[in-house]
Amino acid sequence: MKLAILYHSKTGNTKEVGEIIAVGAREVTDVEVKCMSINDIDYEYLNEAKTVIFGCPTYYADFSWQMKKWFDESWGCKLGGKLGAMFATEDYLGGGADFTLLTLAGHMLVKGMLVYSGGSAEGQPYTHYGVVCIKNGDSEQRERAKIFGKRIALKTIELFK
Ligand SMILES: Cc1cc2nc3c(=O)[nH]c(=O)nc-3n(C[C@H](O)[C@H](O)[C@H](O)COP(=O)(O)O)c2cc1C
Repeated sequence: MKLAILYHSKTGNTKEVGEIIAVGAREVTDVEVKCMSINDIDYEYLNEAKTVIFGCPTYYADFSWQMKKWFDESWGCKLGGKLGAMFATEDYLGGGADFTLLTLAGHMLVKGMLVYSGGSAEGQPYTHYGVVCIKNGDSEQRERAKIFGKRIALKTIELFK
């Protein structure tokens, strides 16, 4: 079962966090994972994926314009009915990453995705709207990102197998 991670990253933090999420997701048997920049997407893989996890940096307490542009232009991409989850990076605590996650969620809902974060339902560590890392994350944030990847992969199996 295919899981895609799609990120926008200019200076590498969000890419790195996406790759950590991928490590966690790959721990789940029967889940194949591809982590891709929005500038280099394997669209065949993306269309076949059951799950897409989106990630981007926080720009002025919102999601990056590059990610917005991708959503605005992604008409040919089949996102409806797929499971979706989000992650974001920011430079400092309170920099607006929660808003980045919620804006991402809004766009995913418009595309008809089933948006899931694990929230507090999966216990500790809590991932209320998704994963947030300050830059590329300290060890605790990176561990949370890995666990998040595994949880989303397990949910993929639960929903689609
Ligand atoms: C135009 C711009 C606006 C930014 N605005 C914020 C912000 O509002 N809050 C914040 O915490 N970080 C802000 N940042 C920092 C980035 O969110 C942060 O460095 C992020 O991890 C960069 O991701 P990347 O390395 O994947 O490109 C901004 C960076 C840029 C370039």
